[in-house]
Amino acid sequence: MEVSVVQTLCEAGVTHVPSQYIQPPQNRPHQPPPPPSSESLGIPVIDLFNLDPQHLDDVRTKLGRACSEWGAFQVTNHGISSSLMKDVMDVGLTFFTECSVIEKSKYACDPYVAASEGYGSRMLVKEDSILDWRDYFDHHTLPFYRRDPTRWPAFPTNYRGVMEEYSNHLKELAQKLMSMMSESLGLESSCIEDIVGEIHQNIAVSYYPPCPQPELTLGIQSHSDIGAVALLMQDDVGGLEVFKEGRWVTVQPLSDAIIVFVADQTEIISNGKYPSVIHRAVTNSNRARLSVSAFHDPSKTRKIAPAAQLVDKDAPARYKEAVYGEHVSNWYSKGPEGKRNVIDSLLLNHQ
Ligand SMILES: O=C(O)CCC(=O)C(=O)O
Ligand SMILES: [Fe+2]
Repeated sequence: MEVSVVQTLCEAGVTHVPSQYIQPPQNRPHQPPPPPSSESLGIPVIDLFNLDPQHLDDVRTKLGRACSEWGAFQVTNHGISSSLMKDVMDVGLTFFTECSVIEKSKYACDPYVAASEGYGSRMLVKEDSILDWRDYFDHHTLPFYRRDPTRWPAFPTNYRGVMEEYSNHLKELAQKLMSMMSESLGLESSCIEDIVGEIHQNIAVSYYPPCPQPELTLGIQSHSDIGAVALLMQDDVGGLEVFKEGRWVTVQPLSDAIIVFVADQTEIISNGKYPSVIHRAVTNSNRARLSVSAFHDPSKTRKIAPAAQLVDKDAPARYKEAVYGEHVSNWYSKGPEGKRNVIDSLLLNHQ
């Protein structure tokens, strides 16, 4: 079976994008880009100094400020080796560019099941949703009982090993970031992770083929990530944007950096102090782009609520407790629509 993917359109040489990919005017990217502002400097870049204890106080302060002001930042000297990062990008690119669509389709995910594992293009289960100009491979990587590398690409031959190694290292980085986020909120270092419970990690390799009409499309529509913390690396093409104070700000590619996104469950746990960041990717007509996102999430049965230590009569809970799996299924059936559909439905109306 050949699945319906963007790469097929691209290889067929379409000069006009099919109507399902055309965004409504209010969602289209800016052409030309917005005028420069202080924000165009981009999201904060935080040197983690390989978590050297000497720098920890300073790092924690910067991280707390980045979480509350942006919900996103890039980290350098994070402990993931540049050779491993390069290997992950290389195996991902090799799979997308050197295997035929028919070969890749052997790994097709189920387009009607939310976040199913494998190769695909349609993110939302909803039939009438506007499609992203993106193909992807979603891997279920952690806990170990979810991980079955035989379901991942067999070519290139080091694909599975590289992805497993990356998964293990990124979980450790996500845990360190969660503990620093907890501390920067004045909580015990284990607080966020204790509420999240056993980390469920998915890794998505996204491939954005060149698009003949980038002014009409999005590589990935505006959304916030729904789990706890997402870690992303992108190649040097650029296209990722975060939404801040009414405008879209480009996340400049920075070699060897990892982008950290505060996701919805951290917004809830922090009782709104660390809002999840709305982001999207724009397309371009010249170069294909590759990114690798690693999502660190609670299990579907986990109940998530604001940390008790952040709630009192002066600062009442701003979100209802909710089972994470319901959040996930609402997201995939209703669509992200900014954040309104899902996370805003959990908001409690305090003055
Ligand atoms: O490709 C990107 O830069 C963004 C990907 C993303 O936001 C996601 O996978 O959730
Ligand atoms: Fe995302």
